[in-house]
Amino acid sequence: MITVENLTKRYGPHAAVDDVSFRCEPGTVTGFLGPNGAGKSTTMRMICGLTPPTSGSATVDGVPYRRLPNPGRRIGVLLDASAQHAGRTGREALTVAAGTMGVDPQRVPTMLERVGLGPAAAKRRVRAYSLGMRQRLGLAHALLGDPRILILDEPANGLDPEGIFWMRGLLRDFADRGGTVLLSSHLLREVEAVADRLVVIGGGRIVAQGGKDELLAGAGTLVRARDPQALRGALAAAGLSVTGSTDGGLLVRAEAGAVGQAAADAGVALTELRPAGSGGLEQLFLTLTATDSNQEVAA
Ligand SMILES: Nc1ncnc2c1ncn2[C@@H]1O[C@H](COP(=O)(O)OP(=O)(O)OP(=O)(O)O)[C@@H](O)[C@H]1O
Repeated sequence: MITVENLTKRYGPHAAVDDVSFRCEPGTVTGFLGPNGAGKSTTMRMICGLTPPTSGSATVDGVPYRRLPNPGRRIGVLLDASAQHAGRTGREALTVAAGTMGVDPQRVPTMLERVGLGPAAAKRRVRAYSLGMRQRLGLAHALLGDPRILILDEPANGLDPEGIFWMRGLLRDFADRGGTVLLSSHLLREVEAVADRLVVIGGGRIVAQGGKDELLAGAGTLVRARDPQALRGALAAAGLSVTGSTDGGLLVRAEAGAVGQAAADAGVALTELRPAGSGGLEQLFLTLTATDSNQEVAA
């Protein structure tokens, strides 16, 4: 279990992370979503004891990361795949890590195979690895101590579509066996495909969190009319707020019934009316982040 309570990080007057609280439970994948600069990496670095918080706390199974006796056996961390020793081979890098963690070095080849780095790749120096290979090695490192918790910052960066598919399967399996996963991404579809829960952050603050299905169901209504201006007028007259737009359709923060009624009252003919959740996480994400920064998207 990861518990984050009222975590705040200020750099001068700027709050990179502002009063953030959430929990990641065993058996679940939590998607940590947000645009560039939202505060995802800073939050993860605070959980892992790499950045001291200005205020608030983060614990792993009830203990601050820095007080865990052998953290690699409890929690696997992949924050920056590029930050690996470039002069070592993949196998050497993992063997050193195994020594530090007190893990049987026999586990090293097994882990390399598990992440798709075969014997030839294992013998190459990390400096010759592609970003995708570094991500795979970073994941092997995170899994090496057989932890029950994983924290991964943008692990799909550099992976090809097959690699992303493979990683999703690995994380799903890890969680289905009772593990806890916190996974950050700005690539919405990636998280939508694997997460059970979502924590959405924008401008350092949490703008939404909850079960993925529940959040998608609450994403509002998508409505389209031949005359979009008349539709906007009808919605405004009914006090319904437009939170986004897509291909001429409007996203409205209200139930479909209320939106249809507003259009009918104003005599506006609709060409489409449906829950926006089926439009996927992307629309939800855009809506939430746009709302957070008070930038209403114009049609
Ligand atoms: N060491 C630092 N000094 C000053 N500002 C920082 C520092 N680290 C992060 N920030 C600022 O904090 C904010 C959050 O950055 P962070 O890297 O946590 O975002 P992110 O959500 O991980 O973004 P990305 O997806 O681009 O990695 C940004 O405005 C960033 O410029």
